[in-house]
Amino acid sequence: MSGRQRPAGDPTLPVASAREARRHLWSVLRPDWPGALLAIVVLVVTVAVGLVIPPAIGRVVDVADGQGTRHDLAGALLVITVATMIQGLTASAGWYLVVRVGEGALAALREAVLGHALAIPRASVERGGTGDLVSRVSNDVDRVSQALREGVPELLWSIFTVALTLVGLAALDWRFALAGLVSLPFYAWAAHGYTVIAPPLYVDERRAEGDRSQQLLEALGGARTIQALVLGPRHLRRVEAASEAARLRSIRAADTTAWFFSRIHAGELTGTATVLLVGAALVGDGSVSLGAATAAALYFIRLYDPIGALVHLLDEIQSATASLRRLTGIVQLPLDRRADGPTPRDSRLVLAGVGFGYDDPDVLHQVDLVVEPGEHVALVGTSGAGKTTLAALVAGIHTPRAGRIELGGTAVDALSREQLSARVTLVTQEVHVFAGTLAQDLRLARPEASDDDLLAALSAVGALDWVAVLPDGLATRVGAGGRALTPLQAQQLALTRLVLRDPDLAILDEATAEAGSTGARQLEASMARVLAGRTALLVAHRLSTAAAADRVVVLERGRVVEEGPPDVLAAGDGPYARLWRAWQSAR
Ligand SMILES: Nc1ncnc2c1ncn2[C@@H]1O[C@H](COP(=O)(O)OP(=O)(O)OP(=O)(O)O)[C@@H](O)[C@H]1O
Repeated sequence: MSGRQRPAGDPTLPVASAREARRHLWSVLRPDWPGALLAIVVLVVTVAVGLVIPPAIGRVVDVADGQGTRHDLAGALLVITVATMIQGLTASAGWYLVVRVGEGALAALREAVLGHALAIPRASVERGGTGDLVSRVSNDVDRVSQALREGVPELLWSIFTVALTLVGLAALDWRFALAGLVSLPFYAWAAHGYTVIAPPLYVDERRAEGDRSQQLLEALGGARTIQALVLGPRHLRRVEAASEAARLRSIRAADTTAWFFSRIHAGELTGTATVLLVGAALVGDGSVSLGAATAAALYFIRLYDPIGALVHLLDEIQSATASLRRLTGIVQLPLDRRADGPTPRDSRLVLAGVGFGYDDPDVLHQVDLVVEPGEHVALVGTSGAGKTTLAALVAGIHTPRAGRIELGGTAVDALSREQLSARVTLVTQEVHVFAGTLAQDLRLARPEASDDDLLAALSAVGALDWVAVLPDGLATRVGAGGRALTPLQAQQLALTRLVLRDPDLAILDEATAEAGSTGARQLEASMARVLAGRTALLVAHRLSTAAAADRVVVLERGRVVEEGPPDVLAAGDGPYARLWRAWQSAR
């Protein structure tokens, strides 16, 4: 992709070029182009109708000046009244239409970005930084939303008003338009300030604010450690210093912005004075009437708001364009799922010559492994041997650097995300409980499940006992802001989701560390029930889990060093027997 900026070795996620960002914006606006066109037409009509008001006021002035009849006065007042009413109606209709088109585009943009953010290869996210991705889907989406909701309608209105009002001035007398243009250098000066001088100040200000938040978060997040080590006063000083730096940067940015305002005011003053002087001269030599000179002055005053808004919006539009480029960068990231393979025949899992590394060097080397349908295979090995990495590869989270992984004869990376998630479920050590009711959390796995299905699945993992005594049963709120669940309960929920999902292949990264030994035994029982009749790959941290499997595969520094039935291996003298004995004596 030509314009994408991503220097070699740069770990951040890509940023699209301004042209690609515009093309992407157009692609989300295009479906509703008739709506966009209608909105623009209505806005132009609104501005054009407003243009008849200053000349009508001018006619009133002429009548007062003795140059017109009562009839002229009544006509002028009628024009002012009708134009004001029409303008009120078209302005609200135009605003509504622009916002409707903008909201549609925004929804499409948000969907595209979020859909992509969830589907891009985890490796790209890890390389680019989760923080960067989170900042894009939150801050950048917010900034573009703000621009589409408020900035773009205001920008369009300002452009049309300035352009048509200049036409109106020229229609009165071309010299009025020329007089108005005298203010241009002041506006250009202000625009320069907003586009060139202000951005680095804002960046500086945001960085200082970020630093202040970081210091605050650290102080609050580490409150216990800070109290324990009596670090309070030192932390407080750090927060104060960061706060002071942020305050000074904010004042500097506000001061500078105030300066730009003064340039805009200078433009308004100079322009109005010149139009009035030219008006006086033209009235003096009889080229125009007093009413026309009044209309010219009113036209120019009407420009104050839109020109001020235009200069100010330059800043907002620039910032939104930068955000849009960052969002388009995400949408352009290639997805690793091709969905071009045949449907898997069964749940037979084959790994042949698999190699993988996060960075250099590889952490898995030449892994060969076959799991037959219905078989339970446990991966064991010391910490860092590569068990979790292997599980993530089979689940399609990472793509192997070498070798192939097949499910039922089809390469795993040739399955679409939907196909893969219907057939393979990974339960990791860190289980996330989604905020919402218990039923909503479980229905993420199977949206159409009835309450009875949910209860049956909970019963299958042995979780019905504690769910039955919850005050609101399945309607109990869990996750952030809801009822806190124990690690064992959270794991059981993940297993319940697995039962509801009903995959051919279950991959379980056993999380027994946090559950305590009673919890671990209960989890083992839950797992045994859930896995009956399924093909399973288990990352076994507790060797009792490995002992219950059909086969054990021992990994050491990313290589398979031994495999076989657990009882046979335990009776021998290989790596598994050594691990087994060490584990037995530690119990
Ligand atoms: N996201 C990552 N980025 C870089 N290196 C990683 C990442 N995750 C794991 N590694 C490295 O890959 C190697 C294998 O780690 P892995 O977590 O797969 O081992 P494990 O056998 O599952 O260990 P444990 O039993 O402690 O979970 C280790 O050297 C680890 O430091």
